[in-house]
Amino acid sequence: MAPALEAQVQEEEQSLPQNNNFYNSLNDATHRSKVTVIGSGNWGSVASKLIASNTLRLASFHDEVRMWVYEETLPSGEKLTDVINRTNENVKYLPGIKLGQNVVADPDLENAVRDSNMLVFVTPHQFVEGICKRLVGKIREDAEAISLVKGMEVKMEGPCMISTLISQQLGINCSVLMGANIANEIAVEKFSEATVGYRNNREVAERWVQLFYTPYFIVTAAQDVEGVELCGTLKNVVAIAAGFLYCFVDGLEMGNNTKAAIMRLGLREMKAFSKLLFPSVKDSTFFESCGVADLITTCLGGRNRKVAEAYARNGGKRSFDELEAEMLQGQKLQGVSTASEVYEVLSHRGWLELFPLFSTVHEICSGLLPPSAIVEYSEKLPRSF
Ligand SMILES: NC(=O)c1ccc[n+]([C@@H]2O[C@H](COP(=O)([O-])OP(=O)(O)OC[C@H]3O[C@@H](n4cnc5c(N)ncnc54)[C@H](O)[C@@H]3O)[C@@H](O)[C@H]2O)c1
Ligand SMILES: O=P(O)(O)OC[C@H](O)CO
Repeated sequence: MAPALEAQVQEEEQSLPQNNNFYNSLNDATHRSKVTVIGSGNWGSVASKLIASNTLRLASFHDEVRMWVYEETLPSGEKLTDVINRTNENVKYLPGIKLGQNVVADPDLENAVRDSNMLVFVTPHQFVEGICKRLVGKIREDAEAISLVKGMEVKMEGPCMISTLISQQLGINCSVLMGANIANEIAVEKFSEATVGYRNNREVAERWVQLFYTPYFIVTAAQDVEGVELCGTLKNVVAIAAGFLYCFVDGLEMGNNTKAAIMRLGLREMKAFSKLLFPSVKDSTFFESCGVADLITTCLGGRNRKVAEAYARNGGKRSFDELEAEMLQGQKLQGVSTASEVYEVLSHRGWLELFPLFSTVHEICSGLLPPSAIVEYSEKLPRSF
C-alpha cells in the first residue's frame, strides 16, 4: 500500500472507538457477537471473507461466520455448499479466493441465523423480501441487521428501501453499508473505502465498522441511512446510462468528457431524487465513498455498465436477461429493475420531466426507445441543463 494511504489507515485505526460501554460488555466472552451473512454471491462471499478475518482477530466476536447459501447443484453434480465447505472457496461466485477456514456455508436459512445477533444481508435485492418472510420469528429479538444490498422495492404505499423492508418485516434495526466496492477487487485486497449508514445509534454503527474494517477496506460511518442507501441504489441506473453511451462514444465525436458528463448529470438526479423522497438526506453523503466514488467505479468497471454496453452494441436485439445469463453466469444485475422501480415512482408522482436521465434509461431498457436515444439525450444536454 502507498505510504500516504498506510498513514491514513493507521490514523483511522487509532480513531476507532475502543473504550465505551458497548465494547466493554462485548469483550466479555459470554456476550460475544455471532455473525451470519445472508447471501453468498460475488459480494456476499467477499463480505464473508472480510468479516471472517475480523472475527478471528477480535475477541468480542465468535470466530465462526455462518454464510447462508442459496443452494444449487454444480455441473459436477456436487452441491455448491459442500464444495465451499470442502475447498473454502465459492467456486461459482468467487473462484480462486479462500474465504477463511472459519466461514461455514449453510444451505438451511433457519439454521444459519440461529443464535446470531449480527445479520448481514447481501443478496440481489429482488430476493430480500422472500428471505425476510422465511425469517419471521426465527431470529434473536436483540439482533441487529446491516444491508449491503443495492436496490429498492416499490409497494402500493410508495418506494421502500431494502433496509426499511428488513426492519419492518423482522422488527429489528437495520443499518447499511455501501461504497465503491467492486467485489473482485476487494477479494484480492486492493484498497477500497465504504460507508456505513446508520439511523441514530452510533455505537451500533461503530460495531459494524469494526466488523468490516481492514487496512485495505476503510469504513467510515454516516448518520444518514436513506442517503447512503439511495446512493448505492441509484448509481446502478446511472451505470446503465453510462453503458449505453460508452457504446457510441468511440464512433461519434464524444470522448472522456462526455463520459464524465453522464456521471455528473446522473449524480444530480441521484441527489434530487433522494432529497425529494427523504428531505433529511445530507449533501455530505454524496461526497462519501457511497456517493461519487461508487458512481465512478461502477461506471468504469461495474457489471451494470458492461452489460448495458453489450445491450447497446446489439442494438437492443438481445434481452438484458439473455446478456446477464451469458456474461455474468449466475450473478445478477440490479440497475435494470431499479430503473423500472424508479420510473414507477416518477410516473406516480408526476416527476418524469424532472428526471430525464432516469426516465430515458428505463425507456431504453423496456424497449420503448432504442439504445441510441442516449446519444440524442446527451446531445440535448447543453440545452437541458
Ligand atoms: N458484486 C459486487 O461487486 C457488489 C459490490 C457491492 C454491492 N453489491 C450488491 O450486493 C448485492 C448482492 O450482490 P452479489 O454480487 O453478492 O450477488 P450476485 O450478483 O453474485 O448474485 C447471485 C446470488 O444470488 C443468489 N440467488 C439466485 N437466486 C436466488 C433466489 N431465488 N433466492 C436467493 N438467492 C438467490 C445466488 O445463489 C447468488 O448467491 C446486490 O444488491 C449488489 O448490487 C455487489
Ligand atoms: O458490478 P455492479 O455494477 O453491480 O457494481 C458493483 C458495486 O455496486 C460497485 O460498488
